[in-house]
Amino acid sequence: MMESISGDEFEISNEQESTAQDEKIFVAVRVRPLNGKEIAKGLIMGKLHSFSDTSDWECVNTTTIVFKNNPSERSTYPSAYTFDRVYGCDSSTKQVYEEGVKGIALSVLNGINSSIFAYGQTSSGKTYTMSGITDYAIADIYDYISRQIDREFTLKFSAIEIYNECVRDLLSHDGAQLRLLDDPEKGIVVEKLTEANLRDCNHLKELISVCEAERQIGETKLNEMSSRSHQILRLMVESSACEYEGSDSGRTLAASVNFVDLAGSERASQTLAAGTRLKEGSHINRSLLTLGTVIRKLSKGGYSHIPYRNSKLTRILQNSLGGNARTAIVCTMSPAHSHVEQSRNTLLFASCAKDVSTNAQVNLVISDKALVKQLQQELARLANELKTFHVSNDSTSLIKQMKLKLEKMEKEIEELTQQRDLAESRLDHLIRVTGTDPNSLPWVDPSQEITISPGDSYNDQSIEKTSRIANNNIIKVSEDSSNDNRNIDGTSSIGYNSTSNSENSHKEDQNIEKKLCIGKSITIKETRVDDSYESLKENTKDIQIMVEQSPCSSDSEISDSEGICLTRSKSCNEFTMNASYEKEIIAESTDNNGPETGNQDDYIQTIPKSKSEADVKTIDQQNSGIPVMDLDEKELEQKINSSDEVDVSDELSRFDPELVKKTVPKANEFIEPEENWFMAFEKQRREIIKLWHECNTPLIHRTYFFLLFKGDKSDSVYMEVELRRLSFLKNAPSRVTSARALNRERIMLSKKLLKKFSSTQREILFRKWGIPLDSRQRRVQLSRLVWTKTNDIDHIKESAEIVAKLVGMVELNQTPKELFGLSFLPKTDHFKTSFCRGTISFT
Ligand SMILES: Nc1ncnc2c1ncn2[C@@H]1O[C@H](COP(=O)(O)OP(=O)(O)OP(=O)(O)O)[C@@H](O)[C@H]1O
Repeated sequence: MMESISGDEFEISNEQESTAQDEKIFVAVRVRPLNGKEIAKGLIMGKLHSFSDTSDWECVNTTTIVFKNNPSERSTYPSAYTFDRVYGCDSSTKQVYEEGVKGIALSVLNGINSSIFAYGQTSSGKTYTMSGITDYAIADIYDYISRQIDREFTLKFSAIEIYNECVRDLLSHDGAQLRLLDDPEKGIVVEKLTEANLRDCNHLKELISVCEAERQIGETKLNEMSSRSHQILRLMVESSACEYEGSDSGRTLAASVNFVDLAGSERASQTLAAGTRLKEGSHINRSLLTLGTVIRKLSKGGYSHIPYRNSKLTRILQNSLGGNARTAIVCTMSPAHSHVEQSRNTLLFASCAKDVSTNAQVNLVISDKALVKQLQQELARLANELKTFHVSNDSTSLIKQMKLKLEKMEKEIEELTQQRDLAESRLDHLIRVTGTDPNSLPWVDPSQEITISPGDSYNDQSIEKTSRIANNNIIKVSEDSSNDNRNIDGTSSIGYNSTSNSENSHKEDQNIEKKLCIGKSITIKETRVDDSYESLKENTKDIQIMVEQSPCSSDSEISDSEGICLTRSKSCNEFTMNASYEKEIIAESTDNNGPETGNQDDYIQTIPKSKSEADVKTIDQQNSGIPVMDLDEKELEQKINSSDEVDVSDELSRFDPELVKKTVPKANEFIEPEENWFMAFEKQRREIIKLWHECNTPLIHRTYFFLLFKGDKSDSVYMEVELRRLSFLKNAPSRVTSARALNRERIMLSKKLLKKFSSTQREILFRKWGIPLDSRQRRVQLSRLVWTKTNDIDHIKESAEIVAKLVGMVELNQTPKELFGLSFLPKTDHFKTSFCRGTISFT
């Protein structure tokens, strides 16, 4: 729970936070007084009509504004509009700030991002209102900070303007256009933006004056000092508890508050803008139109596409509008009759904004939580891999293979842990901000939660838990006899005998016999004193691989004379029997297809006989971290196709209820095998994972696919595409090799070609062709000429001859096109231009 920050004058309570989840954007409307011109106009009109005609709007109470004139228009437009607050002509900016905006602006002190906007037509009072609000907020923030003795604050300030769709740093004088970047953590960030470290309140005010001076301002008919750009001032506040005795050990709060003064919408007919002003006006209107569309779509809710990317403004404000920030919008308007249409538009915008809730935050939480879960699963998978090496028959390469694999996994785990931690911290923050109850979120399945602590990713209990099942996939190694336990049959053994972090009750099941069948079976028992990753690594260094042969005849074994032979130890059997397991599945290692079938992704799972809650719970705990789909295919198929009373949905439900809905038929419904998407999906999923390993697919790419791995049938096309892509990639190395050979051949030919000619000949030629005289570049260019003609080795020689002919016959009066019979364009600009213009001649 966030700590409450309270001061004498204000208090940001937990109550405010807890309502954040369903909080709407705070929308206020402020009507400015008629200005001199409008009054004058009114007076002129007043002679004809009445003075009051110039003021069309009236704030009837603190929340409602009504249109009071022109009955004929009432029929098509609403006459009354209600908002969180409305402020009439006589209200002060202080009032606007105090009654609503203040609470949101000062959220920043509680570590909650916030944004305050001013929106309205040109000359309606946006800058007037925003500058006042900014001043009051800054004063309050510094006042609050000065009274905190137990927290240290660091404040930073940055400022940008968006002028004609270009982002500029208002604290930098170079006027350079800045780029917007998508940061997975921070959202949209402005590249190379100055962030000034603030000394005190006066320093901040100084910088704000600099921004005012830097901002694009121009004169229009409606406003002598019209802002021609959108301005965003950002104040970043970071605080942590001071470290002194008895202090709350320094929780850091960091957030920022944006003060956004938008440029005003305008009509060229009213502003009489031309030239630069007109161009500015059209950019302003266009970006405000996008802002309006975004607000309208957000107000409708649902999952329709929100066109944030259609303007720089909406991209930058994305988080404030639909993300993780508290937001207040002050819509300013003129009461003058001459601006009635613009005022109506402003009120319509405000009405839409009123309906925009911060539900989007929950969506963010959902996606983040999903990401964390996926990363956890991936972590668990990697942890399993640590103990389930796929072993080739070549025992001498085993250790190398293991070491490499371990190193790779170590890196992957580290990377994943970092990613997960980042996602988790972001999620925590979002949950905190939105006040979302994590348990109420749809993805949360406590039985599948994995508790892998950061920095301890390969040595903790959770990994032990998940790896326990995977231990059935056996490393086929023998070992130095000094290091082992001898089995009764005299074969060497290395046992998994974890004594490090695991509970005593877990020890037994980690004692696993491992067997390798190479022609004949080899029984190896592995005794590992320390189950940690480090020790496993250590062991792999010391173990000397020896393959012993023994008949593969034990009852407890499921073996194959050609493939990998896997068995469970007695202790393991005992464990599973105690857990009332119906069957121990030895995955595909029993398949006759040889070692390939026993790949590392073939996790082994057990299915409980009893469906009592206790048993299911036990299994869930055991299976935590095993990817959701890792049911044994054959067993599942049997169950689905069998006509007995086995309720498959019951078995599946502990994995993924959504999936069960999709894959398991209603009672007595017959499943066509070919319609069994689940089976097909699971097969594809395994295939993809296998190919990922083979193609060394980067982890970041793999993580995108976890969403697909939920098993949604509509994702099948993506699965297929990925499969095809990977299959192609798998063969890519050979293509690359042949392409390289081809290139080498081409370069050699080019070199040879060059040697044939005298230096004078070459120079004439190169000058004519615009080929650089620098030797390296020249070679490249000439090679390129050869390449344009040739696509394979066989054609190179032929092509080289043509080039040679060309080079040798400088008097030849032919265009390159005629010579080569194709329209190649070497990339030298000069050559390209000359060629296109037909000015190259060889005479
Ligand atoms: N509530 C108010 N009370 C008194 N004067 C005001 C009020 N609001 C605005 N004004 C005056 O109206 C004029 C225009 O205001 P301002 O420049 O803030 O408008 P704007 O909406 O920012 O216009 P633009 O979009 O063209 O920049 C200024 O001279 C300002 O002092």
